[in-house]
Amino acid sequence: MARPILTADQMRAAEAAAIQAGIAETTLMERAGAGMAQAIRFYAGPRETLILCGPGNNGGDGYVAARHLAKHGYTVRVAALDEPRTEASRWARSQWDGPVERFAEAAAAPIVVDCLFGTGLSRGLEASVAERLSRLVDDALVAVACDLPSGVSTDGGASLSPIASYDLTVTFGALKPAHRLMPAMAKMGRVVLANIGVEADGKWFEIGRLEIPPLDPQGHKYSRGLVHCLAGQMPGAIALAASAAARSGAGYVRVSTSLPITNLPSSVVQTGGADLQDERIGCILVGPGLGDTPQVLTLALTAPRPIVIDADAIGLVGDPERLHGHDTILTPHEGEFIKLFGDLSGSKADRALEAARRSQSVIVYKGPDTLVASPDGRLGFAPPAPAWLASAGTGDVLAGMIAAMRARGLDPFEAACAAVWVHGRAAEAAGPGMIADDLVAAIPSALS
Ligand SMILES: NC(=O)C1=CN([C@@H]2O[C@H](COP(=O)(O)OP(=O)(O)OC[C@H]3O[C@@H](n4cnc5c(N)ncnc54)[C@H](OP(=O)(O)O)[C@@H]3O)[C@@H](O)[C@H]2O)[C@H](O)CC1
Ligand SMILES: [K+]
Repeated sequence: MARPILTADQMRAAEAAAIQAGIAETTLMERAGAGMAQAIRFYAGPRETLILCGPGNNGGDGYVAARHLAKHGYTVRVAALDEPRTEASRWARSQWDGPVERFAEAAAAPIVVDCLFGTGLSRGLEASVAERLSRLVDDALVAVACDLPSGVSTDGGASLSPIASYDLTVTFGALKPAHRLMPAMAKMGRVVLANIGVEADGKWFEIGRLEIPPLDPQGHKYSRGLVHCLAGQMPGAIALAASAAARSGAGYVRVSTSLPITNLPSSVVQTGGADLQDERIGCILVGPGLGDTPQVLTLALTAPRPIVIDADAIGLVGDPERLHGHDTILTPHEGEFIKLFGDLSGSKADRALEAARRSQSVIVYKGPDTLVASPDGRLGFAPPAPAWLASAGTGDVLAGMIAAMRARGLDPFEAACAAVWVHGRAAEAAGPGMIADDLVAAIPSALS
């Protein structure tokens, strides 16, 4: 299931709507603090716990969690950076009947909970605060972040000041972009979403298992989707992509190539010519192993069919406006993205959406934090995928999977999201030591 992702402003608006609908702000805070205490009990076990509270509502959540953990027999110490400044956090502080130490003097503890700043962070932490927090986090057996590690920019995932690595992050109501964007994402450990009764909705979401339409029992190879791959100078890459397309449920995969390719499954048909006007083609794939042959991309763009443009072909597009009026999905990694769109400003989410708008294409902006952006403003954030996915050929496999999903009839954005999700799960199934060929072999188990 896809989970909504809200920016800091959207989260504040959702919170305000809940309050307007009759839920008291202190009730939301009580739920957040109780949810965090529950996650700590579940994931960290009963050990002495130090809760670090800031001046805003993130700190307020900390006082509530302290009360709940103490009620469950934990030895809890609370240390405050500052006096509570919001009404709700003053209320939470008033409900904590234990002592409050000064942050600057607090000694380490086996469990440390960072409730200094959350979505209200407006700048990096003071150096002395960031240093002390990092030391306490590093010294803990289990480090927990309330909503976000303090110092992370909620919307962009950047580190506004140095951030240590946490084991657990408990967030409330909805995920925020930083939970799925680098570098922040790598610092959070396990991310747990606590329900606090706030309605979260919008165009941004974490990509989940998508409803891929079941195969038509009366279908034939063409109605199940024909993927036509255009080979180039290095046929190994298109062989991987074509194999992945075949394994992802395309009814028929064809490769037009001037040289016979030896390592293709027998079910993938090799042809000398490329009749791209064939109306049965569900999706054309161009780019893997293409080399510097712009005429092949030009040929693909003459066909009125959906197209996946990957790898070398991305650099051959030239002007993103050239893609207007075409039904295209582009799959750039960082270098290819910059080559086509230049150095756009803003967060990775902003850049992905701007590229989708400029090219009027779906953009699969690859990396450890892959995003899928649509010109209509939809933005899918990939769930975390194994680090061993970063190896040669895995991008070719993804391109083939996207082409298959598109040929099977999913809309361009949904085809890209479905493939990104299955790609990550196939990598999990293939395990460490995986090479791109193993990833292809693992697709059927990830699809089932
Ligand atoms: N979203 C929800 O439905 C709920 C969220 N909860 C929790 O509330 C926080 C957000 O709380 P908020 O009070 O808006 O913000 P913070 O606690 O993150 O911090 C704001 C205060 O911190 C000051 N600030 C900001 N940056 C710094 C800095 N680098 N150094 C020092 N002080 C800083 C800021 O002051 P300004 O100077 O910027 O004006 C504020 O005083 C959310 O993350 C959740 O944990 C609710 O409890 C439940 C519902
Ligand atoms: K925090």
